[in-house]
Amino acid sequence: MKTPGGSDAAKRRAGEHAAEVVTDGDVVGLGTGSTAAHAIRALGRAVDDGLDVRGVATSYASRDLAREVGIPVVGLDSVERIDVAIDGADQVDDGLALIKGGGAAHAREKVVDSAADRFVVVVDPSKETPELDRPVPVEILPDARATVRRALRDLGGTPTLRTAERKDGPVVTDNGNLVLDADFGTVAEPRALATDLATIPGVVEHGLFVGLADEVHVGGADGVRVRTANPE
Ligand SMILES: O=C(CO)[C@H](O)[C@H](O)COP(=O)(O)O
Repeated sequence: MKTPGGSDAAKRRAGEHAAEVVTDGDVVGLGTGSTAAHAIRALGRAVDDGLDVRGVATSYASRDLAREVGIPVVGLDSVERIDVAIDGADQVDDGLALIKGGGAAHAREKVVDSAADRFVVVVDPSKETPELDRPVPVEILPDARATVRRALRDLGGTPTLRTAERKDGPVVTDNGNLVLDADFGTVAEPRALATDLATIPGVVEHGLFVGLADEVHVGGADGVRVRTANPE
């Protein structure tokens, strides 16, 4: 469930700005989505110019793009820590809590983004909101569909199975699972909801990223604004 809107120029500014934080020798987490793709392309150009990095992809899509632009890719299963992760988001609130998973890649994204010493989020201004209020993507084991649906309703959510656009039936994630988009209205307490969602049996991962983002690069009409988790 993608966020509508957002200019590609603003996304490109954010992605290219974030790519500049990467330095020689870094292991870089490569996010998924149209904004992260701009960062991956910028890193590819830097690799052409001699930057020595290894990328860890968060999806088939980001792995394929990284290979296409010449970034050496290593498997997520072969790294213990990551220097910098650059990833997009569907919403960013005032406290830098995120909703992710518009591309159904949030399970691997959370592993990569959490393992990074520095997690840089790249967005255009349409993603900024005082409070999170989009449906929260929840990746689930296929056989747990009914029980997880009931548990999400018990938490006050309205779950909808995500369906594919160019295939009949549900979206199947890169991990072979399904996605329920759970609408909780305005999420008053993201951290508490994140904990509740994580404890539902059958939930593989949910798209609330709380306390993970170190900085958010917001691309605009004529530049990039950087928001940090601990402003001075
Ligand atoms: O979480 C994601 C994929 O699972 C994406 O980062 C998120 O959907 C933002 O994508 P875009 O930059 O295309 O708006």
